[in-house]
Amino acid sequence: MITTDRMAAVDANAAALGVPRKQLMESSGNAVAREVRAVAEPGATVALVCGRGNNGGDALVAARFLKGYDVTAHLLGRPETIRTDIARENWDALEAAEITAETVTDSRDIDLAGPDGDDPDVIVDAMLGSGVSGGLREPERTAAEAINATDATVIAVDVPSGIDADTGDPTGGPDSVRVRADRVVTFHAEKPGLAALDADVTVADIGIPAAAERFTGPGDLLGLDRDSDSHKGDNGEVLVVGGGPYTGAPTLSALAALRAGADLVRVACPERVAGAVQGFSPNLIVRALPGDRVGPAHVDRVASLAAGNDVVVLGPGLGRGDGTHEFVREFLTAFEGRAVVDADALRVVPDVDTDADLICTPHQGELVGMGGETASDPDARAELVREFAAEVGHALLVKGAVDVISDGEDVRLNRTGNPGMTVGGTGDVLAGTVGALAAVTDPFRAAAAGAYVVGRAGDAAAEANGAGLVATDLPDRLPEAMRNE
Ligand SMILES: NC(=O)C1=CN([C@@H]2O[C@H](COP(=O)(O)OP(=O)(O)OC[C@H]3O[C@@H](n4cnc5c(N)ncnc54)[C@H](O)[C@@H]3O)[C@@H](O)[C@H]2O)[C@@H](O)CC1
Ligand SMILES: [K+]
Repeated sequence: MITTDRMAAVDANAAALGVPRKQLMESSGNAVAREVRAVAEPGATVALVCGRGNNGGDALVAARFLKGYDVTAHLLGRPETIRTDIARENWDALEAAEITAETVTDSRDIDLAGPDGDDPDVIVDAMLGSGVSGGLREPERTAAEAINATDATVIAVDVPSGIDADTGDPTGGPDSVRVRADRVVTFHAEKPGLAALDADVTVADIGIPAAAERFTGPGDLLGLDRDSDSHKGDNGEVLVVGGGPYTGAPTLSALAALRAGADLVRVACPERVAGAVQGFSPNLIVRALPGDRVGPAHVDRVASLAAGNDVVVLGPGLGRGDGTHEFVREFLTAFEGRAVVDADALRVVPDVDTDADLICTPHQGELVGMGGETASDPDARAELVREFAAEVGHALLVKGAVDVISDGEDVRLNRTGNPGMTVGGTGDVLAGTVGALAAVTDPFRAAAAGAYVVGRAGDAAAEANGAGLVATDLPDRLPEAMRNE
């Protein structure tokens, strides 16, 4: 099963792997033609009803694969208004090949009957697919009624026009007009909304590589951009809790959270290091905790600070010690929000009974310290991480040459990054980045996207600085790394 959003992500990842959408459209059109051949013999009349998006483009490709059939393509709109280059190129190819094609600009002119006035044997509904929003407008609406009024076998491309692929509901409300298809050819994977329809569904493999789903890619960044009309706070407020023996770690996490898009980042750290943290950047809001280590005495204060933030990043530079572990245990026991847990705080997680939504970011040694297992084969490691995430009930991002991300169900691998990133502090950058992303999306996506962009920032830093890469190079490179291209 794949949702519309995830399909768009996988499509973008496929393009980044060298399989662009036009190539997928060719496979989709071929699959539609195969479906036509499955229901009608050569010589049958086939009407392709094409919208001006890529759903229509799929049918324009299908026309070329239907030699021997009496094919007419009906384009709903003028060719100049076709919305994508790849669909337009396929329209041009159809015209150049002299395949019968008509354009319909006025819904009153829709006429699907063949020259003899009979209904076509097959109608391919390629008006709208995953790009539909709201109820069908004209001329699609009248065309849908015309399609439903025939006794042709109706094959829908990807999803019947006017149906939401995620829910199966008509896009314009319960009684709104939509195509009633006999069959659906859907691409790559089954869609959640199709099962409830009264239609035979075929899933066509259109050549999207498995790696486009398995590995993170630019598609994993879709939907994470800031809304253009957002207000301060809408893009996330993050509290970093750390520092004590170390000042750099919480600072790196906080700077990364800011660069990854959080609006406000606060750092709760022992007063001994508060001045040093603040000294790094006037963009940080520092909340000093009495003493030189974070300990059980600070639980209430940190809990009340945490309540005003979307995400807590717990661990950077906390150090280890009985008091620290006790603090983490007590804090997490009462906490019900979302937190990224890193470094010395990790070890406590498996023993804590908490309602919090955690993203744990161990490297492999820390994973073992938590009670998890690791393996050298990436696939075996991925499965072990998935099982351990299910066992602890939290999302895991296990760092390595290939990072493994799992929420106990889904697994994603991340290949960005380079050996130069084994320097100290890159993990703190990752924790802060994931913290910022977890304020705007779910833990699994935040972890996957975070691993991807920090690795990309590291790759850019390595290109500029070679073996001299240091963790402070990374935060400033995050905005560029977060562009989804
Ligand atoms: N990986 C993928 O996602 C692939 C997608 N492909 C095809 O591409 C389709 C999605 O293409 P698009 O994103 O271009 O979207 P559509 O072709 O579904 O819709 C395109 C346009 O229709 C218009 N529209 C939206 N709602 C409308 C309404 N209610 N009434 C009238 N017009 C409306 C909008 O202007 C929108 O831009 C898929 O369904 C599938 O058929 C395939 O070509 C190959 C791979
Ligand atoms: K369709």
